[in-house]
Amino acid sequence: MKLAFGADHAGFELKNHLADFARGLGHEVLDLGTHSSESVDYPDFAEAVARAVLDGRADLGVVLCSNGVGISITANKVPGIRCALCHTSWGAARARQHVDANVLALGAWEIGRGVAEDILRAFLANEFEGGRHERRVAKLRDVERRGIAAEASRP
Ligand SMILES: O=C(CO)[C@H](O)[C@H](O)COP(=O)(O)O
Repeated sequence: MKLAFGADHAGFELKNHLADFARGLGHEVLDLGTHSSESVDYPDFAEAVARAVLDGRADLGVVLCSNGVGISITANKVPGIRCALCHTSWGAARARQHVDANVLALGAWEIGRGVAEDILRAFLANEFEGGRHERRVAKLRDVERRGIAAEASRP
């Protein structure tokens, strides 16, 4: 698979580690930064990864900040993105199986490298199950569409 990675300064080191880990699993990596530990703003990297997923440069995205919260919230502001902030491999598997999550978010200062690898492996190894989850993801998309429409009609 083609994977887009993005992180702020807090997620920089774990992002690099996971990018290498993903390459080792045979995936192609698009590293959208950040490329140093200098302080940066997580929304810039969340949006870059989201755009890469939506325009097909990547199949899935991985984003990291200190707790994964800011970068996951930002990614989820981009219509079409379903970003899952995961702390366990079980949660990551469910995020793919049930929610068809297309971006994984991790809290780089909350989990160690081993747990992060397990979470990423589970995220990549699982697929959307469809069935009853199709209906729910369709409703999720409806909520998104109504939000865009409401925003557009705001004076
Ligand atoms: O986790 C984050 C947002 O959810 C960011 O990594 C965090 O806010 C960055 O903070 P600082 O500029 O103090 O390093």
